[in-house]
Amino acid sequence: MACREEFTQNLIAEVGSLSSKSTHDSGKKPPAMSVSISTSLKPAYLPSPRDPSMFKEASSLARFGLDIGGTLCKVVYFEPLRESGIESDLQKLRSAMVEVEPLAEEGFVRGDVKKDNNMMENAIVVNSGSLIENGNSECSQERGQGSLPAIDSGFEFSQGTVEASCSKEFCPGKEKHVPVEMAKNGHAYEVELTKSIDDAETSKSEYRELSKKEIFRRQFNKIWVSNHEPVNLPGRGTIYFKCFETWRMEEFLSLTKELLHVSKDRAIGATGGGARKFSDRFLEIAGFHLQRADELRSLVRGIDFLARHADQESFEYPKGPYRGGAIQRPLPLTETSSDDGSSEHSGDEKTISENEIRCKAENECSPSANSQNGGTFPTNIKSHGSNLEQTDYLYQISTNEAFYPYLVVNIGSGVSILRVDSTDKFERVGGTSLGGSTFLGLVAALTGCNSFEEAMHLAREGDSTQIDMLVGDIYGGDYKEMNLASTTVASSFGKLVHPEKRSAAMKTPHHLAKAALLMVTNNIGSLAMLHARAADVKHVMFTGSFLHGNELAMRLLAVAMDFWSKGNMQAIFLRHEGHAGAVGALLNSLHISDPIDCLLFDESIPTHC
Ligand SMILES: Nc1ncnc2c1ncn2[C@@H]1O[C@H](COP(=O)(O)OP(=O)(O)OP(=O)(O)O)[C@@H](O)[C@H]1O
Ligand SMILES: CC(C)(CO)[C@@H](O)C(=O)NCCC(=O)O
Repeated sequence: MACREEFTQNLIAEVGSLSSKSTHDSGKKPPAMSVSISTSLKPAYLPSPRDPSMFKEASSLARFGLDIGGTLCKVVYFEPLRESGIESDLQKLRSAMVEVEPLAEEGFVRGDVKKDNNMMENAIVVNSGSLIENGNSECSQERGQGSLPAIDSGFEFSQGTVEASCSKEFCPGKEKHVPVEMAKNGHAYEVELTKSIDDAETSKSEYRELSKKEIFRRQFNKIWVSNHEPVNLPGRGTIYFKCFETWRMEEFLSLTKELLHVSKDRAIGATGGGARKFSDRFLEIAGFHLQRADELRSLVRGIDFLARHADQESFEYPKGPYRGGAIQRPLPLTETSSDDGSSEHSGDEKTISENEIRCKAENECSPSANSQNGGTFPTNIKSHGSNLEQTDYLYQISTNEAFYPYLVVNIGSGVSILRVDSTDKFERVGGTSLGGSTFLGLVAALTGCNSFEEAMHLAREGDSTQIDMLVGDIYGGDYKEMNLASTTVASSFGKLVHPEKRSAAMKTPHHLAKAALLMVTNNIGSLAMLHARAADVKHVMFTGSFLHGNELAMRLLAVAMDFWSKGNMQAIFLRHEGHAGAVGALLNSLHISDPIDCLLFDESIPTHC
């Protein structure tokens, strides 16, 4: 798995190489990122190893896609595969890194950076946008445990110069200096810094400049928040996935300006509302254009690409004997509940006893149910862990023709619901403002938690029945005539109308978080079901970063779809749940009419690629 350090280095190195290339090549035709396929119907965006000239042209190009949403900015980065005899600048730098590794392992540069991403936290305090020295004029780090290179004065970022200090103890006898030009990108910087440890000729001012780069680079590393595995595209390269909180956009742009010198004739593929909102700021601050694409079109394109080409990208939860098992089922059908025989809950479901209700990968399913739109939705499933590897079922879906039409329910800040008829034909059929940021905003306001991870952590431990008003709270038992079990949620957060229960609840943040999670998820599940019926689809693809590490929500949605469709509908999820839009933006920026087939370009693929 690529760590955040590595991702940033790739990013810096690749754009850095872009920058230097474009400077040297000024006046020449810009290379493949802006090459149109009208001149070549070959897969310029993911070059075939069988076409060395194309690979050469494309290999030094950065390939980024941004999806700038209301809450998160998703970034994807494609790194082409190394080809014999044709090396990208990035790969050359990588090779150089390998050569200097022994030095690094002695604990001075590269090894330190890899071992401790947070090392700067110990040396620098970020204060109102400026970096200042932490403590007096001495580094508090030990060599080999994340020490900064030896320098002898304080940090001063806000003044436009950065200086660092270190005690003699950690400055082994002499200052080490690196020429400024060597800091053009992250890899070059580290390689050359390592190499130049004995270069006593370099001036102090150059050294200061270098330190500034390093500080920017490490700050840049800290803004990423997600943790997604890269996708390997055999024979082509690797896609990396990262994201940061959109409210940090100005910081991102400032750091980008310092670190990524993208020339003005460049554009990076971007989508999401922020691609429009921040368009001018990208140009003003970072100095490059955004090549905008519609967010939902990008989403559909990205889903299609990932589901087809990323190994084990899409998955569903189990059916079979567990059908309905993770759901708190409504009352067992009796004569009273279905006088006219018209109830949906008939047939084999009758035969499933409470004891048979199990969650295969969960230790416990607590009984509770929620009735919405004529259906009872699952509630209060306890999840033990958010790692998808712990899920029961993971398999590859081939998005072939039989898969269409399908519904996309994208749970971002808000929720968009689309009916997709083919790769490039879709319609937004609905949406709701009760989405991922409703959950996060409410939980943050109610509990004081500071991040999505914290909110999820709380929710996993909570019991929503302490917060929600259940049918049993109103009826004193089941509402048999309408087939509503006493454990059905009658009103989310309804118990808080009672002053004492409210004040007790405010001391149980985990119960509040769980209730918020169920409220939002069940509402989305309910809408998804209605739209799936109206659109007459069998497959419902749930995407969006709300589902990141959110097994609880995914299970709720999966079981709800399965149960209420009597097994006729399938809830499907993506491992890179929130990044499909960014992948779509990346593909869009490459001007390829049919990137999916082109990806697989070889002799067996028809000539239109
Ligand atoms: N590290 C995180 N920080 C903040 N929110 C997160 C994080 N991880 C997951 N989330 C969840 O993901 C949601 C945002 O999802 P996503 O990135 O798909 O939407 P968006 O693109 O920002 O929003 P929109 O598409 O509506 O503009 C948040 O509201 C939150 O519920
Ligand atoms: C506004 C968007 C499309 C931005 O991604 C999304 O947040 C959304 O679909 N919100 C829900 C809007 C609605 O109520 O339909």
